[in-house]
Amino acid sequence: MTPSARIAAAIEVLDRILDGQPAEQSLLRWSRASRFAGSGDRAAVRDLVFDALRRRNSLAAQGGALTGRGLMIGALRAEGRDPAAIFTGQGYAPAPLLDSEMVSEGGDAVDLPDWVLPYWQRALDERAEAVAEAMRQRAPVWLRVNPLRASPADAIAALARDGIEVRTDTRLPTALMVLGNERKLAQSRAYREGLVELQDLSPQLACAALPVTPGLRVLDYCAGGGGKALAVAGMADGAEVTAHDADPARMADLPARAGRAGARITICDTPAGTFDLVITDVPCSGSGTWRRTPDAKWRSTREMLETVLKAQKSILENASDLVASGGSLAYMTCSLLEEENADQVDAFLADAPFTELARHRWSPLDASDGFFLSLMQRDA
Ligand SMILES: C[S@@+](CC[C@H](N)C(=O)[O-])C[C@H]1O[C@@H](n2cnc3c(N)ncnc32)[C@H](O)[C@@H]1O
Repeated sequence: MTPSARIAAAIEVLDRILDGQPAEQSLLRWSRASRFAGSGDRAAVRDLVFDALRRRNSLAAQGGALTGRGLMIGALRAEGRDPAAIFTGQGYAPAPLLDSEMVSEGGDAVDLPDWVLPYWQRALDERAEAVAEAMRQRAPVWLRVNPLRASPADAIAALARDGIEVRTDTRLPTALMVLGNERKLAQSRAYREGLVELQDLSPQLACAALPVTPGLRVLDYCAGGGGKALAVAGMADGAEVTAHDADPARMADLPARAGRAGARITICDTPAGTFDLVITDVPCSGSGTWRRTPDAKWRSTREMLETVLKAQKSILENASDLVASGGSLAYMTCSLLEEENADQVDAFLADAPFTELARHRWSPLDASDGFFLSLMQRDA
């Protein structure tokens, strides 16, 4: 008998014992009905059964049920073996594990999906647990003061008049953290008249790290709702900002947002020619923003990660063709995972005529959302 078949036999015997039959009688009944079992098999099944009975309750706890299957699943786990390798349903092996018989590989303890744990650990190392803990908390609301409409002092005063208290951040005068009355924001004068925009601190820090000067030709290649395009348009009067997205419907609100902000942004379906700065705020796992979108955290899968990795690679390659000689390419994600961040950039730089000027990573431990920026320059 194979090891799996012996375990299947032990399950059958244990189920009878749990139904009230004495152990010896139950083993005898099984061996009489199993003429194919040699003396070695009979001894092995007997050991499995008695070992399981000695540790019945702890194994049942590890196996998830006080049944023959539960005890054998628990026994394998107690030995540090993966029950799925034995419970295959092949030949005489027990039927494959049910979802209810699976246990978390550790993700439950930190409220992360199991699939992400190795990626999370690799990216964050000794900060892995602290960042996972941060992802269990409610995210703060950050505002970006729009310099085209107001100074930070004016924006703070306008917000205060509507009962919204904020605090400033030493790293960026235009970043304000809302301390209370967030629900009043949408109706506040400061928001309705474009003095402030909703934008997390980390992407604000990323945009502030971009080399934006008056007259610069900027392309936001993955513009979506336009958060980065609007931030850049506010950084230097006269920067010529063009917004593009593979799904133009995602930019539907951008003209109204730009109007409110007093920003000039050109929307373009097929960007051509070259730009001084191309921003690729690529689709990603969103793992850096999971405290804002906890539903996305639980929906995420390894397959989804594989899909976005492919998209990121092709976006980076295609967008880089639009960077002028000596111009800049900014690669951004709201992910914490190295596969989407450093690995993508390193793979790109291995072949492309670009040099990396700066690389930044932000997490809730040092800023707000998890965010990544690589700023590269096309070789002249
Ligand atoms: C992270 S979101 C951008 C968020 C946006 N920059 C903002 O600040 O609001 C990524 C965007 O990339 C777009 N996208 C996906 N594939 C693309 C591609 N191949 N080329 C250009 N944009 C793409 C998506 O439609 C999505 O709007």
